[in-house]
Amino acid sequence: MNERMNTAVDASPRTRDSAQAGAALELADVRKAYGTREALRGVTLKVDRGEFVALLGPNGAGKSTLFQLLTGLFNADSGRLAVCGHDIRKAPVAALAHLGVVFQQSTLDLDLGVAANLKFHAALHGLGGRHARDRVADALGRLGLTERAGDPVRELSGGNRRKVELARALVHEPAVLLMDEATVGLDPASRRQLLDEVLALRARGVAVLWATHLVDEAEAADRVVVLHRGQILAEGRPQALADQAGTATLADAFLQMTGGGGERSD
Ligand SMILES: Nc1ncnc2c1ncn2[C@@H]1O[C@H](COP(=O)(O)OP(=O)(O)OP(=O)(O)O)[C@@H](O)[C@H]1O
Repeated sequence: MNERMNTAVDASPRTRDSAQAGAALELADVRKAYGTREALRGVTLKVDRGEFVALLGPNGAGKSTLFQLLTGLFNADSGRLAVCGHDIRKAPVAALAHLGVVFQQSTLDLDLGVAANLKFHAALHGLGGRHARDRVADALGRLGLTERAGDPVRELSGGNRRKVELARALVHEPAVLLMDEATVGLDPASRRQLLDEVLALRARGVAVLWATHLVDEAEAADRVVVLHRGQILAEGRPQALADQAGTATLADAFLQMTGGGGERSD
């Protein structure tokens, strides 16, 4: 039985301590099993400030499980997870304050306006009044959504809805952004646009962990971490991984490493 954690978030700037040294995101020997099925088998991983890391894995690799642990939804069976030096288990409020997340499935309220969705999120992070309004306006402006601020989310295209989710994830100015298969269902142009928006966050020092099973998205990363059946098989710059595997492309290296398949049948 998984022990539920306290995920209440008080992410006001008061709790911000970005002067913390060390990695923005750090996992050490993280393990998680569902019954006898081992979803994560000793994952160790670091993401630095301003670094974009692609977590590349086929179906069933353990990407979503990793994100569930990082967002405090479940506890790891063992190992350590920390955000800006804050242990997720021991200091969940401080850790989550530094985290922005875009989940695979949309979590927007379709009947609320675009800005209202963001304001609700800001309030959850302890932001209110003018400060919240400014942050919301800033986040929407950055993603070119100012004109749509008053529109119900339901009226937006799939691509713009994803942008709203990204804007929402950035409202409290997190140091770490988690993107869990965030481009699923988007057309190629919208996919590229979202990826470019997130790549641009590096210039602001945001650390990004971008989970995907799409090799072309991983090719844009500073570093690629290949996750397969709960273990990291390789990590490095996209071309370095291909060189290491003796293949022409990252796609070929990925196929060679994972055998083209993901899920175990056990
Ligand atoms: N709640 C659960 N109960 C039992 N097994 C689970 C549960 N969630 C995930 N698993 C199993 O854990 C392993 C890792 O799954 P996970 O969803 O984390 O992988 P993933 O990389 O996100 O895959 P996908 O890309 O298909 O979403 C798989 O074998 C999956 O079947």
